[in-house]
Order: sequence, then structure tokens, then C-alpha cells
Amino acid sequence: MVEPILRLDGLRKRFGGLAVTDGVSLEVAPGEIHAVIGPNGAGKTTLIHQVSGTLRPDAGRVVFAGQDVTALPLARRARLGLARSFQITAVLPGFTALENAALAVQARSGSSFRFLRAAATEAALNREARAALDQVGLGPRAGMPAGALSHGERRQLELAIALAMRPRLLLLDEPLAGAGPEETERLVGLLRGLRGRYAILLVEHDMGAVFALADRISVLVYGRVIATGAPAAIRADPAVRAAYLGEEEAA
Ligand SMILES: Nc1ncnc2c1ncn2[C@@H]1O[C@H](COP(=O)(O)OP(=O)(O)OP(=O)(O)O)[C@@H](O)[C@H]1O
Repeated sequence: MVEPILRLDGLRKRFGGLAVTDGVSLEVAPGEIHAVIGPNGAGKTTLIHQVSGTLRPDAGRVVFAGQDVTALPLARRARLGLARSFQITAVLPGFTALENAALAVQARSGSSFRFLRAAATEAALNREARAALDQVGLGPRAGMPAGALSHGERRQLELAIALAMRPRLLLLDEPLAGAGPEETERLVGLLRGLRGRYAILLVEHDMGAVFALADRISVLVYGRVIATGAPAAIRADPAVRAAYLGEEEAA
């Protein structure tokens, strides 16, 4: 089997008496969209926080690109290519879409443009920023202040900012939250276009989107993974239906 880009190994996290992450192990392969679903309060957000580095697990390991990153803070993980998008407000509303993306390119590249003259640096930053915007279909809006973008376009910009970091794994925490039907369709199309090029760990409540996008799905219930598999297998899994999908009538 291909070496996974992300491996979670027996992660545990308690809040008071509650085991919110109760021995979670899962793997994300390069280029795979791996969705984590589960009822409200199952521990999905807590899990994502432990992957991004916002929360330290009580036990277990987070291995990213072959490196144990369990003790590394968020910023160090981000530099290794673990990018989190959505549910964070990375967008600066007074700056244009292009400037927002260029800031992300600059943050990633650090001083690697230092040998260039100022004008050449700016051109290089803008070129990469524009490529990130084009990837999410926001090229025509490059000159718009981010604050003037629609809700859906802002989500596209958040994705462009994450892509400008050249991630090896994208953590997407409810990318469709608050999106209307048309925006949802556009964002799902965009995410589908990223399949195979980026590994994605996706937490999303929209089951239609999850089943349309995911290569594999892990189902989390009370902090435990009760099943991992391809969408068809998950849909047919009696334990999953009993615990979750049956009641949501999503299968
Ligand atoms: N900082 C905290 N302190 C105490 N309890 C917490 C904390 N964060 C989360 N919890 C509890 O842990 C459980 C899991 O929460 P979490 O937000 O991870 O679930 P979730 O699956 O993301 O839920 P949702 O689908 O509603 O977003 C909940 O019972 C929640 O109340």
C-alpha cells in the first residue's frame, strides 16, 4: 500500500469525564478525499483540532508525511504542508482577493524571494496568487476587495488561500456550512476538481456532498470510528445505518 500522507494512531482526548476522542486510528492516502461523518457531538471538530495542532491529544500519535507531529504546534505543521481551511477567518476584508492570496504565498515562501528586486518579488507573488485564484474559479474577481465578495466567493477565496500554501493535506472543516444550494453545487464542483491532486480530510454535515466527493468515509460515533470504507460500503453498513444514516435518511 502507498505510504499514507496522514496517519492517526490511537488518538485519545478527554474533556472532564467525557472521552471525546476514544482511540481514533485512521489513514489518509495521497490524493484521497477522506470524509469524517457522525452525529452532532461525535467528536469531529475535536478530532480536526488534534490534526491541525490546535489541541494536543492525551494519548496517541499524529503522523504526517512520515513525521511524528503530535507535539508540534499549528504553525510548524502548517509549514510542513498541513493546511486548514474554513472555520478560520484568514480573509482580510479590506484587501483584494489577489492581495489576500498573495499574502498566503508570501507567508509560505518566507524569504525565498529575497534575491529578487522588490518589483520582481511582487510579480512572482502575484503570479502564484493568481494561479491559486484561477484554480478556484475566482480569477475574474481578483481585483475585488474580499469584503465585497459573496458568501460563496469568500469560501472560494478561503480555499485559494489554503492552496496558495501548497498544502500536502487540506483539512476542510464544514466547507459548505451556510452555503445555499447554488453555492453548494459550485463548491462541490471545485472540491471534486481537487480530487487526486490534494489529500483532503473533510468534515461535512451535507451528506449529499460527502457521498459525492469522498473516496472513503470514516464514521465517528461517541469518539470512536465504527466504520471506514468506500461510500457504497458505508451506505450499506448496518451499524452505520443504525447509529447515524438511518435516522438521517441520507442513505
Ligand atoms: N473544550 C471543550 N471542553 C469540554 N467539552 C468539549 C470541548 N470541546 C468539545 N466538547 C464536547 O465534546 C463533544 C464533541 O464535540 P465536537 O465539537 O468535537 O463534536 P462534533 O462531532 O464536531 O459536533 P458537531 O457535529 O455538532 O459540530 C461534545 O459533547 C462537546 O460538548
